[in-house]
Amino acid sequence: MIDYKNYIAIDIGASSGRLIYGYLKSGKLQLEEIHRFKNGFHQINHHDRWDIDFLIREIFIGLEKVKERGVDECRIGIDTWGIDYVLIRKNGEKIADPISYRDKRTNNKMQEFCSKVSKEKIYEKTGIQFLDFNTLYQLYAEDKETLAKADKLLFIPDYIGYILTGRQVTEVTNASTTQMLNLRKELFDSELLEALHIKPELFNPLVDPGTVLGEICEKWYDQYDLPKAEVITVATHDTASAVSGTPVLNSDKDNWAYISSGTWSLIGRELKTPINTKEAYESNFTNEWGAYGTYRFLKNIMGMWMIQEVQRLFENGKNTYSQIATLSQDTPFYNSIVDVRDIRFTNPPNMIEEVQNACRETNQPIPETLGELANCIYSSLAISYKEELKNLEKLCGVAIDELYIVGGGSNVEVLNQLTANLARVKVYAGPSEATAIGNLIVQMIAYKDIASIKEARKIIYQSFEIKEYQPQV
Ligand SMILES: Nc1ncnc2c1ncn2[C@@H]1O[C@H](COP(=O)(O)OP(=O)(O)O)[C@@H](O)[C@H]1O
Ligand SMILES: C[C@H](O)[C@H](O)[C@@H](O)C(=O)COP(=O)(O)O
Ligand SMILES: [Mg+2]
Repeated sequence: MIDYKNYIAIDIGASSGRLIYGYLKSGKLQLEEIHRFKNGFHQINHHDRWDIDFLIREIFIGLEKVKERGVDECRIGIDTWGIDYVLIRKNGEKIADPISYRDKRTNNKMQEFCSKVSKEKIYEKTGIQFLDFNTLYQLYAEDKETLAKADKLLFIPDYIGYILTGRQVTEVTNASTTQMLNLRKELFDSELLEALHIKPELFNPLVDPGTVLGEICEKWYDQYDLPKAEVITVATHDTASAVSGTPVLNSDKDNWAYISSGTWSLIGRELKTPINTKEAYESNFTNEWGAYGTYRFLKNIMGMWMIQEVQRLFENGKNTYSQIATLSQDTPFYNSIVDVRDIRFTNPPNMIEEVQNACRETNQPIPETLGELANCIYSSLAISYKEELKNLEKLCGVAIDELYIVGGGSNVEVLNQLTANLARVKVYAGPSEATAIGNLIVQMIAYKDIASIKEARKIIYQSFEIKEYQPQV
């Protein structure tokens, strides 16, 4: 009998992965970080690829630590970044390591594909924003020989669930990030598949969050000392989990928005029905699917990726993110501004030079020190947040005065205050691990330890420190 009270969230973002042990105690959600590891892509066989075998090994190492912690039985949910996939042969083995969405292979492919199926038509069908690395364009760019060998395509969290349990599914929140799911038919759109010359059978059946995959395969217990565990799908797109884990007390009100602030800043609202109007298309907002039949009406902003790259390049990465945030305050904000939605920042050879070039091209002061670079990026992020909040209000016909910032970026206090001041909204910052928390609460709702998402968000609000920032003059 598996103990229904122990839950493990496996949350793997673009920059880091973590196993978080969660349980309810005296009405509060308790978290223990059991294992954390770095994530990132590397050039292998001419492409930027994720080391999926490394991630799987880290997951097993983490699960052994769960057992060492004294958790002999538990439930497990997996969430990761979206879009990317693993192709597997008929015998179930992967053909190659997954290629990162930041790889150059999709350069100009979106334009090529959209000459076959217009952007307007794609947006009318899917309601998904145009990012040149969407799965739709990755598959258009995919090596034809590789595709011919493929029996199934598994998105990253589905692939990890398959490795653990042997069961193959396609969870819908992550599938929606592909720009291939038809909003109305709730299936992979046949016309888009035809344009890709891809058979529908390449994909496994669509399932909702809360679908039990099964127990960890016996074979893994021969190699690792693991807890007895059952794996269940959650909102397996990490941003969908982050939104589920957002501590909004009254989600029925329409005055609130969120920013999932991690490697990316995803700014948006939780809707009951999608908005794929001409205006939404022109503003390039997306309708990714959320948990419980909701839609994540949001836009991607480059986010802390830019800070991560500057940190990596500056003085061989010796500065912590906390130190960088402090250094950023040494000079006045808004001295130099770049457009953090510009694709030039998606994966430049050198982010420091890219930011400096963007400032040079616009005759602005050139940021040189780590503090000046961070200042420029934080200032630019705050401006983009303000601008996209205004777009959100216009497209949704609402007035937003509450902004929930969750994820690692919610630790940047100066950015939280800049955002409150510029956007004239009250900012609620935290929890930093909202993605893992959203992962856990969907499991707990599935097993009826929590009655609903509304109750879950109340528990989250009461369980973690949520810092508030009022707009200052
Ligand atoms: N204490 C901190 N001070 C400043 N920034 C922080 C802090 N902790 C995390 N961050 C920021 O959050 C980012 C990581 O957020 P996270 O949600 O963990 O990302 P992901 O899930 O994409 O791996 C880092 O790149 C960093 O910029
Ligand atoms: C590019 C996609 O939008 C990507 O999946 C993004 O939504 C994402 O994964 C954000 O999660 P991070 O934790 O990596 O910021
Ligand atoms: Mg994340």
